Amino acid sequence: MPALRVKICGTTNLPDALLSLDAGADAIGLIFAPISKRLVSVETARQISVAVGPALGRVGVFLDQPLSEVLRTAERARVSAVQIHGPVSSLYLQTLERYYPVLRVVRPADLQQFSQATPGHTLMLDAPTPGSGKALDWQALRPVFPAGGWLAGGLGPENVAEAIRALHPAGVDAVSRLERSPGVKDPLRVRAFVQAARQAHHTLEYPINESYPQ
Ligand SMILES: O=C(O)c1ccccc1NCC(=O)[C@H](O)[C@H](O)COP(=O)(O)O
Repeated sequence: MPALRVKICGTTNLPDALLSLDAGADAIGLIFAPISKRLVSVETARQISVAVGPALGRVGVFLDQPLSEVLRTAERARVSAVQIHGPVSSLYLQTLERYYPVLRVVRPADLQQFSQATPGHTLMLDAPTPGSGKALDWQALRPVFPAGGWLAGGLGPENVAEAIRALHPAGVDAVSRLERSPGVKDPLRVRAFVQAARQAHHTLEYPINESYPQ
């Protein structure tokens, strides 16, 4: 069975990065979108990246930002992948994919434009407003959820198992429901989230449908 990837988004400081690592997460999200309440500076992100080293993936998160800014920030912050929100051109994505693995965020309403993830380009389904803690309708998504896709949107320790059982995502991502306040993690909830996700994944029987990648 393919391993489940667990990403803890909105990390703004080193202790929280180390918490995610210790909790068993695969990756953290470092948000560089200026509108975010979890904005991290490039310098802090770089210090986190260097400190955690290869043990933890660092995903640079961007929203409606020019390609040149994404590439420059990603390089300076030493991220290992990038996550792209908002409408971007194919050329933008193709260029980015030459440098970094890309998590391409899509909203349910836009899903019909994207059939499935491609190598170096993984789809992540999220609520229309990122970081809002709003859950998606997992049952409605069952027939259209992309093979190999990741899931975000209102996930937390209480509901991640149900979401995994409904959609068999390849990865899960969360922020709002794992915080004490924006940008500050709640250690118990981070640990409970990773544990609940891993447990639910272990009890799944694959394949959910014929389209899951082998
Ligand atoms: O979380 C933010 O503040 C944010 C702002 C701008 C762009 C992206 C942002 N978050 C990206 C994430 O990966 C979140 O984890 C994802 O949207 C799920 O958030 P939540 O529903 O709060 O768990």
